[in-house]
Amino acid sequence: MADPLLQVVDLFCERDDRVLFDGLCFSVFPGEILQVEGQNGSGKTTLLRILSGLSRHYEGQILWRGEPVARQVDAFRRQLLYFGHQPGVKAILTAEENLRWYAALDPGIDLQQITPALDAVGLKGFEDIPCHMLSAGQNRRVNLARLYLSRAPLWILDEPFTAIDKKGVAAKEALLVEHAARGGTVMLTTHHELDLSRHVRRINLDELSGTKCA
Ligand SMILES: Nc1ncnc2c1ncn2[C@@H]1O[C@H](COP(=O)(O)OP(=O)(O)OP(=O)(O)O)[C@@H](O)[C@H]1O
Repeated sequence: MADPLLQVVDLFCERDDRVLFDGLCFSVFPGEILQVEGQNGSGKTTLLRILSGLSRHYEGQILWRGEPVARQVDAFRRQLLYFGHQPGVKAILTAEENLRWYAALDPGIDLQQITPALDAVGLKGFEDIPCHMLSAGQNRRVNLARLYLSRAPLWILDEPFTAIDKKGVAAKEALLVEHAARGGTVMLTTHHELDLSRHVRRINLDELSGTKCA
């Protein structure tokens, strides 16, 4: 088996005097889609935010390609696409302007792919409309278009299918499977029943927490 891309070693997190997880250990490998499960409030979002470098409320180690993330923060961020709960788009900008803004942060992105990406998420004809005039699902689709542009190997996606209709979910599931087939890695949470179940490995925070690393 290939070396792990990401390793979580004895992770501990407490919020408001409540331990969310303790001794959390798992690894994620290239080509994997890993679904983080657990009941509401078990800490799925918290975990994904920690792994994305957005929260420091933890103890323990996170390794990226065998080295502590803390020692390679910038390099790690360049390898990561994070998709959080918020729509992640600027309301005043159009769909196309949002993607141009996103592309400006990553010189590896091909600007020629912006129009095809918007087409792929079903926003053909909506490219020039400010996002505050789009629906909730359309705003999520603008954000999801980043998946078609990103060259990052690690995608961390928190509830990526919220407010997306059935057809949109199917297209996005296919995209995740393609990313994994190319050797990319996906970590996601979702309360949706996934059609891509056979491609997914699951970890459950309620079960994993409290088990120390071997
Ligand atoms: N910024 C914060 N400050 C204090 N407590 C927080 C903060 N963010 C989350 N928590 C607490 O941490 C716990 C875990 O929240 P989290 O959002 O990670 O759960 P989750 O598993 O993603 O839940 P859900 O399935 O409902 O989305 C909750 O009890 C929440 O109240």
